Amino acid sequence: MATLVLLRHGESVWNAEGLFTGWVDVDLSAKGEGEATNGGDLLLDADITPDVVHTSMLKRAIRTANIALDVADLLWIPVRRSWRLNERHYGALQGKNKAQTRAEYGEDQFKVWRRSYDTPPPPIDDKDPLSQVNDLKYAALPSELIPRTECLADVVDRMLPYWYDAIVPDLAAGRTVLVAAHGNSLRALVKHLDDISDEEIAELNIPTGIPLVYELDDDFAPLKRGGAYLDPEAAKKAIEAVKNQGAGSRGAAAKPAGAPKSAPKAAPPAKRLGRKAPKKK
Ligand SMILES: O=C(O)[C@@H](CO)OP(=O)(O)O
Repeated sequence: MATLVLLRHGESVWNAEGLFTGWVDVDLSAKGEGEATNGGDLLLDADITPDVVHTSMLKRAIRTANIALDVADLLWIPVRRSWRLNERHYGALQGKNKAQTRAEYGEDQFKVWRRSYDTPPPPIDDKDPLSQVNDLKYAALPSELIPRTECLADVVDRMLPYWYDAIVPDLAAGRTVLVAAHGNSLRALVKHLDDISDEEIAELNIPTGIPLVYELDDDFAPLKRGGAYLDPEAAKKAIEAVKNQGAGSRGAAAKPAGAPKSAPKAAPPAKRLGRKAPKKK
């Protein structure tokens, strides 16, 4: 038996502003830092002691893990990070307001881009300031591996090698594993663990900052489908809030769904959102 703890990062600044985020490296909001602290408290209260932590390359997940582990006095445990745990790349939607996108393209298109299993949003241009092709974090990755857009099926494909090659060996060694990642990369992992169909996964949402604990059998399959949130009541409410993102007042006047050729341009970020890789000589 092995214990796996999944933790979605606390609320980010762009979650708070209702923007599609994807691979854009935005920080936690003050509320998100509080959620991460609460996540650490929940681990302590449940007497769960991770032996190792795996995070994405994005600071909202890294900082959530650090804050939660600090609360649990476990900052010292080994850490591994991988781009394979990153949030789904949201393509040309990165930086767009969710409610505005829903109003502009209609509920159906919005849902397809946000939650369909195999339809990615339009790709982001490499020259777009919100593209990650020149981000120092991914300088060691061949350019063709850096996504320009992704659907959830793409995330499953790039996440699973990390699950099998890095996380499962830790579980097999008897370690309690904490994975600090993102709404959609964790949806991809939960889809795999719980064997959820391509249709059903559209309805599954993961709340920020509430640890989700899976006890796994010797084949790394869950003893209980869906695992257990450490604060089930709070999780229920927060799941509903994630589901309803983009349904604000600005989303009310939806145009009929069409097949737009490209998504609207993003406003350039106010703050630097990723150190650039030096130009190759
Ligand atoms: O914007 C994003 O990157 C994700 C997670 O915050 O949003 P959504 O829940 O709409 O997939």
